[in-house]
Amino acid sequence: MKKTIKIRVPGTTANCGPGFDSIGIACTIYNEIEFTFTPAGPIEIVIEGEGAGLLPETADNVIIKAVQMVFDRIYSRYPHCQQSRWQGIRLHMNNAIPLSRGLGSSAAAIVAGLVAANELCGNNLNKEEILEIASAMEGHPDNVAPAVYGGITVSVAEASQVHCIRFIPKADFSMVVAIPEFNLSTKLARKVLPDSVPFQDAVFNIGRTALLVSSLYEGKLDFLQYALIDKIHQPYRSKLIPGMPEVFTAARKAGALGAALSGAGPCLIAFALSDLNKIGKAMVNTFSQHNVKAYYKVLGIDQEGAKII
Ligand SMILES: Nc1ncnc2c1ncn2[C@@H]1O[C@H](COP(=O)(O)OP(=O)(O)O)[C@@H](O)[C@H]1O
Ligand SMILES: N[C@@H](CCOP(=O)(O)O)C(=O)O
Repeated sequence: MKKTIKIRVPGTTANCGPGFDSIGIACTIYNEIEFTFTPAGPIEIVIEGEGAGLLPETADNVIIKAVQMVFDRIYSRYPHCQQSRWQGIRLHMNNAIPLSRGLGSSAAAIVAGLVAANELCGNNLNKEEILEIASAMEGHPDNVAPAVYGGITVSVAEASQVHCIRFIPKADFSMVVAIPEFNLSTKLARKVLPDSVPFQDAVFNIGRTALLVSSLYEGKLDFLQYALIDKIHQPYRSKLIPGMPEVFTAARKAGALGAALSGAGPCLIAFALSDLNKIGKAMVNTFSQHNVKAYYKVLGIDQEGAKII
């Protein structure tokens, strides 16, 4: 007996400037993963696209770890199910989300494993539980929440709970992502952050985060020019991404509403209504003036989140 489940999961852009560890947007860039579960057998992993030849093809792969998390949660709740535990797992990935660039590849992997295993086990866990496990695995909720729900999410983790509100903005916009051809692990990009920030910087971010959420929600996108500015993580990460402030300026000059670091970087993301290719080219050119090879993609907001296909 075997069971096959295919899932599509979006990449995400987190923080969006001031909303550090809280705000996230699901983007129209996807990994597709086919899971084949058998009661007995080895773990087999085939990877096409991003991460091929780089990601672990063993039980160390975070997708397998996520599957095991769901099995453990369900079997601790229903011990009589233990006998039917699925041992053989084959993954066939087709990945479009680049690794360690700030587009939530790890969140996508975690959420894919959790949602697929939950589907296999009859959807015993609801989306809130999936989000809680995902947030604990990822260490912060801002990428995993939009990967689960789609749209824009505002999330706060408190002990083992995640409080999350998801919405679709009243006005649509596009996101132009400049993707440098170098990796920056989120772990490293968190190491450069300080233990504390000046009170005035905290106040600066609180106001802008509130303005960001309300301007996105209401579709009052002119406010983004003020609302995307951050003082508590981007300035510290700037040294890891040559040309970051200049790329932001180039994006705005080319017509963007505003720009920010995508997640922990190194991707930089501009929010825009028009001039999308002009903005992308300006960002890539400015990166190249700082000896960073980059390309760009124009993305929209994914509204569905992780989805069985
Ligand atoms: N498709 C995938 N399958 C398994 N693990 C993945 C996958 N994508 C990413 N990961 C894991 O996530 C790590 C990258 O995470 P991270 O540094 O947080 O960057 P990102 O901003 O892309 O999430 C990879 O080194 C790998 O361990
Ligand atoms: N809030 C996190 C977001 C990391 O996003 P990623 O896509 O770079 O993994 C942070 O800024 O560290």
